[in-house]
Parts: sequence; structure tokens; C-alpha cells
Amino acid sequence: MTLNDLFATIQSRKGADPDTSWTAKLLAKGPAKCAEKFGEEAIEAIIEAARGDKQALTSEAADVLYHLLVMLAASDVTLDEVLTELGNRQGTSGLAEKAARQ
Ligand SMILES: N=c1c2ncn([C@@H]3O[C@H](COP(=O)(O)OP(=O)(O)OP(=O)(O)O)[C@@H](O)[C@H]3O)c2ncn1[C@@H]1O[C@H](COP(=O)(O)O)[C@@H](O)[C@H]1O
Repeated sequence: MTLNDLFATIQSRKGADPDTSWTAKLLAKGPAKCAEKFGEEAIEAIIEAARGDKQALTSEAADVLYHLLVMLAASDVTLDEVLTELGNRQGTSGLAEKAARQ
């Protein structure tokens, strides 16, 4: 399973029957609800990281990635666009980027 495969599945759930798909149900609630859900999952991952529970963090991280992709799909941003943005930063030190923004 790649993130691209998962994103394609999520995109395919747009407009699908909310009674048969959790993703379709979430997408039907709109971008703000998807963002809220992503935030909840991120906080759960933060808690597990802080507790040092690797197994729980692994599970929560999977939830975070899934809900990030749902939030992107709900907001009409593609995974490719995010990967392109990351690619543009390749070879650039985070410190240099921070200095350029100041
Ligand atoms: N990776 C996931 C995935 N991760 C988490 N979830 C769902 O996200 C939900 C979030 O968990 P919560 O405990 O917060 O859910 P909840 O408490 O019931 O929800 P709320 O009452 O808080 O709104 C759960 O119901 C999980 O089943 C996922 N649902 C789907 N996928 C992937 O998406 C694909 C398509 O799924 P469907 O659209 O459901 O067919 C699946 O094959 C999977 O690959």
C-alpha cells in the first residue's frame, strides 16, 4: 500500500454512498469537519509520542496519514501537489528556508 494508492481510493469515495464508506461519510461533511478530524488524530499521535508508546504511535500515525489525505481531498489539494512542494524543498536546508522567510 502506497500513499498514492490510498489517496486514489479516497478520491474515488467523493460522492460515493456514505452508508457503505467511512471516507464518503467524512468527505460529505465538508473540509472543515475533515480538518477537525485530522486535528483530533494528530493530537492522539502527539500524546502517544510523548508517552513513548511506539505501538500506539504507529497506529495513531496511520490514522494521521489517512485523515491528512482525506483533508487534502476535501480541500481539492492533490497528494502530487504536496509532493511537488516537498520536492521543491529538496536540497534546501530547513535553516536556509527559515532565513529566507524572515
Ligand atoms: N486507512 C483508513 C482508515 N483509518 C482510519 N479509518 C477510520 O477512521 C475512523 C476514525 O476513527 P474514530 O475512532 O475517530 O471514529 P469514530 O469515533 O467512529 O468517529 P467520530 O464519532 O469521532 O466521528 C474509524 O471509523 C476508522 O475506521 C479509516 N478508514 C478507511 N481507511 C482506508 O480507506 C479505505 C476506504 O475506506 P472506506 O471509504 O470506508 O471504504 C480503506 O480500505 C482503508 O484503506
